[in-house]
Amino acid sequence: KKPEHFPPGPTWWPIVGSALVVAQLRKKLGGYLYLASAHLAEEYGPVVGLRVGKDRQVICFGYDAIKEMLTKEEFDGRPQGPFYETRTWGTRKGLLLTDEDFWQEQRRFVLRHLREFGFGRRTMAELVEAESEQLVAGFKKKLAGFESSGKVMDMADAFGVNVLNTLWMMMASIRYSPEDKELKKLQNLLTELFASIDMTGALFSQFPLLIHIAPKLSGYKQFMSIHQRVWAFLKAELDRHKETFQKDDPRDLMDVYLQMLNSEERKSSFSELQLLAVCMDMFMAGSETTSKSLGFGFLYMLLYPEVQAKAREEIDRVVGRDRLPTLNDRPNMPYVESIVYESVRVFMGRTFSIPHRALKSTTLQGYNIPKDTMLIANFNGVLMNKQFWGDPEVFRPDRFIDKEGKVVVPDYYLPFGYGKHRCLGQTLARSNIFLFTASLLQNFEFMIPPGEAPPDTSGIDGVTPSPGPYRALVRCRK
Ligand code: HEM
Repeated sequence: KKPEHFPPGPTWWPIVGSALVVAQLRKKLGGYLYLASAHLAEEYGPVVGLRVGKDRQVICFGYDAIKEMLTKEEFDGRPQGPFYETRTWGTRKGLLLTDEDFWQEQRRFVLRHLREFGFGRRTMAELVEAESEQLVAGFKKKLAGFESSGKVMDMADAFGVNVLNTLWMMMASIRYSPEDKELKKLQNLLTELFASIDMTGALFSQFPLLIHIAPKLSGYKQFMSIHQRVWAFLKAELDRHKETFQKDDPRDLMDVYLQMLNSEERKSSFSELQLLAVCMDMFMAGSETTSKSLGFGFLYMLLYPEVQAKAREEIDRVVGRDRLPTLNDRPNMPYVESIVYESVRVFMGRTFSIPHRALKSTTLQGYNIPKDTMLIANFNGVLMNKQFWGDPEVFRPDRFIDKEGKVVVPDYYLPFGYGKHRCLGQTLARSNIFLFTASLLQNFEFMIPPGEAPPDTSGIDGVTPSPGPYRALVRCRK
């Protein structure tokens, strides 16, 4: 039964709730969940109440509702249920989908130590600069013999390996070559996983009975099989780390975590499984988000060559052509910095935040929200809102630059969230996107291959949207 004064929304039918209405809308709107939710917001208002199987869900679409949801402490829980437990050996672990004291203790520890191994200014600059050098070298290798005529390349995931490397270096001091089979395996697993679920969960999380009666159809079998392979990958690395671990000389996050596990100050939230879950969450949260922002950014830059030209003018003026850009150049490169903001906007404007949960019964925008309701922000309502941006479908980095030529980021720019659960990888993500974009534009030109149609911007839905496969004619700059 609908709780009293719950946010408005479609009828709740027995067992399925509003699931069929959402599924039908989604189908009608090309398979995009964020569009189905936008449609519901048009009909019912900026806060929509749903029931999907066992889950009571509230989807926030308006800016005020999203801000209240992300900043009110009563909403700082993360959802519970089989979906959130099976991914980490039957109990909720990790950073992404945990809450209360356990999560706070772990988030604090990881943030503090990542500063030593990558979030601190110097070490992060070294990591990202080394990786952008590799990225440029990789493109040059592929272009060997075709420097001036150029070569048509697949672009949608041209950055995945380098992004994973920056994460894996911080966590386990490992850098892979783009051809490495192990890395490709991990990358494919992450892509497979992200395509098979969405931010509101999966069929088996809303209808847990399906785990037993239809494990394959409900997605449970595939979900488990992907996770088992990710666990095995991480566990193999943890075993290697344990063999070479020296207690006074930590090399990376895995080592400081092992140090903590062996120390007398060890608190109950620390365990070997939790270490594996943290690594898994960093991959899940950090790799696809960053590389897809780059993927969308370069797709749009094929459609807007004038953005490339303007960026190159800035790069040549500030950096020149004799060395690669560095993070120290960033304060002098507002235009490329704005390309970063714009790339993340067009990517996150097609999806949701990570779900929250009401820790106690409370209100949101005046509506009653009972304890344990799941809350989800549809960023499309803000990042693609005409009232805020005027022309949200246009790729226009200038929107972030004021009259004095400085970067200004409005309060309603929220792709990394707000509040206590806000993204802890924002600095790394923005640094990666900045340097990868600047280094590639400094060295290469990207064009729609002659005779091919311009790439489609709608993307492919999943837990986060991917740019569809697209190709570019890449040429070394003269
Ligand atoms: C363009 C890239 C990225 C975007 C758009 C992004 C966005 C977000 C968003 C919207 C949240 C949820 C906030 C909330 O629930 O209130 C989040 C959380 C998180 N992100 Fe990111 N993220 C990105 C990159 C990264 C990277 C590179 C890392 C790791 C190094 C990372 C690690 C995390 C973690 C661990 C959380 C969970 C934080 C918590 O619940 O306390 N993210 N991110």
